[in-house]
Amino acid sequence: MAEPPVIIWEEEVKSVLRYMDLVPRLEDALGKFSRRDSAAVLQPVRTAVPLQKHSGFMGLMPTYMENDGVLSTKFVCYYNRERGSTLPAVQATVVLLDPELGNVKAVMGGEVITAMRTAALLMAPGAEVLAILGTGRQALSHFNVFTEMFSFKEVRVWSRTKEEVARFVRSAGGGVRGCGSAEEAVRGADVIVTVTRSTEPVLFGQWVKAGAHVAAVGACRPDWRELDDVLMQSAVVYVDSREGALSESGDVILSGAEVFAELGDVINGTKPAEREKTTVFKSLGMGVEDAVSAQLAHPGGFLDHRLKAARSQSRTLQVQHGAHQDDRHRGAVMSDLFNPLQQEHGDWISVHGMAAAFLLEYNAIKKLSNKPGKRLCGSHYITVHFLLTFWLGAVTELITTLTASSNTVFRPRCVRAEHSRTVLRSVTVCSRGVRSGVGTPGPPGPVSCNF
Ligand SMILES: NC(=O)C1=CN([C@@H]2O[C@H](COP(=O)(O)OP(=O)(O)OC[C@H]3O[C@@H](n4cnc5c(N)ncnc54)[C@H](O)[C@@H]3O)[C@@H](O)[C@H]2O)C=CC1
Ligand SMILES: O=C(O)C1=NCCCC1
Repeated sequence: MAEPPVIIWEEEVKSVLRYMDLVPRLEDALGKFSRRDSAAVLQPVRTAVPLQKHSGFMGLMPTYMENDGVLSTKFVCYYNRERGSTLPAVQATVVLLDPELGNVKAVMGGEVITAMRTAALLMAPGAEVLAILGTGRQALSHFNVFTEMFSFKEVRVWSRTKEEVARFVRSAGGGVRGCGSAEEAVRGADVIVTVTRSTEPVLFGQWVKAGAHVAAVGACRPDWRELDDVLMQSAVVYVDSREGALSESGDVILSGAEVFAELGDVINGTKPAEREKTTVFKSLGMGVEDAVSAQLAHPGGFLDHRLKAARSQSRTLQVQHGAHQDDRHRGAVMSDLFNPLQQEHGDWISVHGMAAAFLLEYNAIKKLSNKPGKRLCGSHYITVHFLLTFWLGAVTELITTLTASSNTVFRPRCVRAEHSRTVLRSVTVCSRGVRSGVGTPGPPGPVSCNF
């Protein structure tokens, strides 16, 4: 009999998923997808069921990763809300199934997954001015990732109303300039993120600086636009999925622009990142991104320890429910700070670390004991034993773990451990004086960051 499905609430997903775990998996998944190896990733183009009465659609995003034993689907409902509505535009649920039995293993909130996996795909090393068009949920997750990853000299934001812009500037905690027009925001910007619900172009090629990178996240239907023809036809266009873009993206279809490459092609090294040219990454979102995110966060997954911790703290979280979101975010950053190494085979690493420590201790004690008149016994022995075991143990375990998680020939094949760079990242965030709103520390490195 199959186990009943586990429900993982949005708050739990939020406290479990971190960019440092997500980014390498997204990179891997995108690379696999673009190789079109059906045993690696099977992902049909999203099916969209119109919800005409409610100005929306339900997207079904199934994915099967046979080699990895991952079967999932995301249900995502998108609504073009009335101006001033406080209801979310996107509601999502990810379902993980057992590929052999077909039963549902887990049902999890899909909004944090959607926000994180979308924002994680967009990078821009060396850029100085970031412009964001739109001030909703995706705008915030993109702002968080970009500003945690890169040292922008200036961040500008524009949206349809002054109130929305003011709210975003407040929630970003300063360091962001609100703009009165889209043109004002994007003129001279190195990176432009379009995250609106517009169905008409909001970004025009004539405003865009040559060599800029545009991350176009909205306009996910074949007759919707965010970018104009001039931009689409003059830029080098990257997409997440060619089939997806050619059936869903109004910006691609209606402009007749040529798709140069998928992000996965760049990751695989089969297509270059044309850094000197004006580039557009047209993002539509892929089921495989949700699949690897859900696989990470589900019980028994790589982050099971965090899920358990989140569940045991859920009572405390409920008590803190009224606390400001940023406070909880800082808490998440701090706990990551004190847990700087991610290990999947921690026991293996510990055994080797401790063995090395005992070997060193044995030699040290032997040396000390061999000195005339310095035989160790009683409390001296205990002191030396404690000091050596504790410090040597800690140091050697650290070295062993760092070696195990390094991408060098010293990394044992059976170990999957990863560095966290959160210590450094937190320092960077603080020194820039930019505060994050979404409860997720920044990514360790770029997925597609070759732009
Ligand atoms: N590529 C992907 O993987 C994903 C794409 N999306 C897309 O990202 C976009 C933003 O999503 P959310 O941030 O969740 O929505 P949201 O509703 O939270 O924010 C939308 C923003 O767009 C602005 N806006 C709405 N209509 C506009 C118009 N006609 N002109 C200019 N601005 C307008 C709103 O004022 C708001 O600032 C949507 O188009 C959504 O479909 C969302 C999730 C994943
Ligand atoms: O990939 C997703 O998830 C979405 N893409 C387009 C808009 C709705 C959500």
